Amino acid sequence: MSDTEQTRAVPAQAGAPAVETVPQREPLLEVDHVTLRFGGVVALNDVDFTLYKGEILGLIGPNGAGKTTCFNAMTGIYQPTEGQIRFRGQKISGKRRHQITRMGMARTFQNIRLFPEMTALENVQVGADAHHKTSVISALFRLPRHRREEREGREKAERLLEFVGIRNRMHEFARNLSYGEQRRLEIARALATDPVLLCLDEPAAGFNPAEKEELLQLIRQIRDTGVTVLLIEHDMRLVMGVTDRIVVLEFGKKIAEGLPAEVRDNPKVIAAYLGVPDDAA
Ligand SMILES: Nc1ncnc2c1ncn2[C@@H]1O[C@H](COP(=O)(O)OP(=O)(O)OP(=O)(O)O)[C@@H](O)[C@H]1O
Repeated sequence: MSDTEQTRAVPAQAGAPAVETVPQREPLLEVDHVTLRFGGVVALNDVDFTLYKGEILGLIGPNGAGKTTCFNAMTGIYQPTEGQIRFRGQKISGKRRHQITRMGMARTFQNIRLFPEMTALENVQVGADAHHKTSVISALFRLPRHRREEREGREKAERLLEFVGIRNRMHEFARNLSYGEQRRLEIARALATDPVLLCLDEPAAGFNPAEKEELLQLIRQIRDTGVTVLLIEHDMRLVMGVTDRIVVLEFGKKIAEGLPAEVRDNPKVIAAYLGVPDDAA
């Protein structure tokens, strides 16, 4: 039995086991009372929630709610003014970005950041390179270990391009890919670092409904491979179909957290999205 499960005694019935296994949620990322100020602007105000292993968590909210700031704090770009963030039980604060990547967190960006003059395959190989162990000497002299890692890196990159559905475009320069293909490539590159947590910042921005549906399928497939997913999105309808739980921010504060259906029916959330004052909701 894994450490994410525990047993509890249940009344014995004919033919039924005497104990039942109850899944225990294992915290992966803990946002612990985080406040983040930019001068006079309070971008995050005492935000507190936990992301559990294996789930797809949606972080939503209207424009300027603090989603990206929260994301940047989680990925080590911003330091909280107060509170702290723990990933796999360790504080994020003070860690460099590559250390956080090695701890198992990967992200994509709201504005696509690829190497435009590199092929799709090369873009993904760059991500996989983060895990290579060979030294500079070994790489310079193309020693066997380096060659093996290079071959494995390429095979892995091809598998990931296949997984996100653009293997047939692997030799194209990133700049020649369509917008949707570039978004998929970003995801493949993030997956190349073997993350346990994948953070997606508005991955469906600019997508038409059919592309959005395909993306949701891909996100589900990613979770099914064992990767936990954090999805930032400001289109509430989009996240309803794919997330297990949702955290809602408005003006830097958490205004709701729960199952998609609970969040959807929450008057505070409805008011935030419709722009209705709280007391009128
Ligand atoms: N670097 C910064 N300096 C000053 N203020 C900032 C900075 N980054 C964000 N803010 C402010 O913090 C608040 C939250 O912004 P943030 O970008 O996190 O919101 P968001 O929910 O991601 O919005 P959007 O959906 O429009 O991307 C806003 O008032 C924004 O103007």
